[in-house]
Amino acid sequence: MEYSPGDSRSTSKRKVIAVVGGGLVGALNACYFAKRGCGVELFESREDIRQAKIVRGRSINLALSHRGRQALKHVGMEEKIVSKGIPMNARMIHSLEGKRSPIPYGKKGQYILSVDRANLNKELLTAAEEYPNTKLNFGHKLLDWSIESGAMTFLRSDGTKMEIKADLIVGCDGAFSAIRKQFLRQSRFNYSQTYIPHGYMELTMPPKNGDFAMEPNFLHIWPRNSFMMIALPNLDKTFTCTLFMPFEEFEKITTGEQVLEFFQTYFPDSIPLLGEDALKRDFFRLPAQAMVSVKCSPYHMGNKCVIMGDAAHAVVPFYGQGMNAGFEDCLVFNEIMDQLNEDFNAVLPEYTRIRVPDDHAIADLAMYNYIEMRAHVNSKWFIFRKYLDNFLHFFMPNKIIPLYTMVTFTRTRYHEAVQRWQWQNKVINWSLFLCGTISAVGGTFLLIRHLPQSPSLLVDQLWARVQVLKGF
Ligand SMILES: Cc1cc2nc3c(=O)[nH]c(=O)nc-3n(C[C@H](O)[C@H](O)[C@H](O)COP(=O)(O)OP(=O)(O)OC[C@H]3O[C@@H](n4cnc5c(N)ncnc54)[C@H](O)[C@@H]3O)c2cc1C
Ligand SMILES: NC(=O)C1=CN([C@@H]2O[C@H](COP(=O)(O)OP(=O)(O)OC[C@H]3O[C@@H](n4cnc5c(N)ncnc54)[C@H](OP(=O)(O)O)[C@@H]3O)[C@@H](O)[C@H]2O)C=CC1
Ligand SMILES: Nc1ccccc1C(=O)C[C@H](N)C(=O)O
Repeated sequence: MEYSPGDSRSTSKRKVIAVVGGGLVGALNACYFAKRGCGVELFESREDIRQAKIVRGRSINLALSHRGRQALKHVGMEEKIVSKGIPMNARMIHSLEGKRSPIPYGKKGQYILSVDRANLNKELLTAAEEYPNTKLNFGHKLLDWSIESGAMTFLRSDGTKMEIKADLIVGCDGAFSAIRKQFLRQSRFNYSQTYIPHGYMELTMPPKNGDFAMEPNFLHIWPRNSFMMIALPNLDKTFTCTLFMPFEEFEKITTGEQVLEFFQTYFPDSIPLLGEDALKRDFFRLPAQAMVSVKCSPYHMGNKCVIMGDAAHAVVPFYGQGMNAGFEDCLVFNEIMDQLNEDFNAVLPEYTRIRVPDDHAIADLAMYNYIEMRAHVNSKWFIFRKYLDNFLHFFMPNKIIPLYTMVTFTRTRYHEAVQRWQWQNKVINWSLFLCGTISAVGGTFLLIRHLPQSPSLLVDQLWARVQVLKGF
């Protein structure tokens, strides 16, 4: 089967777009292309998750923030998704002693949203399907495609193969993208992939007396320096707890008793909330999952193919930005399509030029945020700097903007946010250094001015003052 001008989804004017992958980014992209009137064919290797009893896949819930929301807004999906999200206003830090202290994400009214991954994916697929010019093909796994001809070969769930051509192939087939494999054969394609030595495991915290077991409007963190556990709330009043830890530490835990011992040592306050029996059982339900960071460039091949979402930039999950960046990819591509009159010869290279530095920046920031979440939040200096940054932002909202605010609550380009953060840090650290130096010099000067001639006199004077104070 081949779609070409004359086919029901392709007229001489209408371009046919093949979106490969019906995950979060593929489904949203289908809406974007359909909205501009293109004929859209979406191919997803799995069966339709809207009919599936069990939905497999990574992470039960996700943090949705400004970039993702803006991208959803453009296709009229923001309100629908936000209404089913749970606002998280702050990090809630759980100390080893069980003390809980919040660290706000931004100003009052600024929050990230915990949303259900499966529901989001289903809603986006339904939204895409509502466009008459879109067709969703489930159970179609891309095996191969040809850069020369643009022909794609799919394996269908009934075991048959089929070949398809389109005006543009949009690879949204995730971190292990089959579309990207062809890019690797091209000269001057840069690619790097890093598996971090840490894995993750999800555990469910059930409701307590019919309500959330902990404060719902927070992203809970148990930071233990070299590893951490986090928890995000769900609409059914459960929390999804995720333990991030080096694989070698996971491997040391082999029995239920060891699980309890580990939790008693590091997360004692979570045991009554997770339940001892459930903990001993669920810890071994699935092995710890790997996390990979993929950077590549360019994101396009000629005027035929472009990759977006995790296929172009899988990032480690610690900034809660992977999906948000993938959604912003769709928005940025759409903006460039408008600017360059849908001319793929111009749009694709421009998309690569604009987007690569930003996606590479968020990949690095995501690595950094793991250290911030598991270790820095334990440091008094970090907390002081957080409050100082927020204070300065309050008085100089356009001059000093905290990094987290730029990344999470604005559409400042990721790479510009990093540059600005580095500049702000220099200014703030130098100002603190100068203030410290001036106070030290001033203090010494005052001391010298009031200093008696000999050190023994100073001791006498101090002693006299102590006696006066004692009298009180
Ligand atoms: C633990 C964890 C927590 C996370 N938390 C957050 C968060 O809080 N906020 C956030 O913004 N991001 C988060 N992310 C990142 C987010 O999950 C990804 O960035 C997002 O899923 C990327 O969407 P995607 O559509 O590009 O890829 P995917 O969601 O992986 O979808 C790819 C789709 O392509 C299909 N496919 C694959 N191969 C083929 C093929 N050959 N043929 C046809 N179809 C194919 C797959 O079946 C899948 O449906 C998290 C990630 C992890 C691992
Ligand atoms: N940024 C990150 O850290 C990400 C991590 N992952 C990790 O990847 C794993 C699978 O992800 P998920 O989509 O949820 O589930 P699946 O196992 O269902 O994988 C989906 C697709 O990715 C392919 N795939 C899975 N693992 C690998 C691998 N190691 N190498 C090459 N291809 C692979 C599968 O191909 P086939 O069907 O042919 O086996 C399948 O087409 C999880 O462990 C997850 O943690 C995934 C994406 C992002
Ligand atoms: N969704 C996540 C999944 C895994 C790890 C972190 C997150 C976060 O969202 C972290 C949040 N942005 C934070 O900085 O506190």
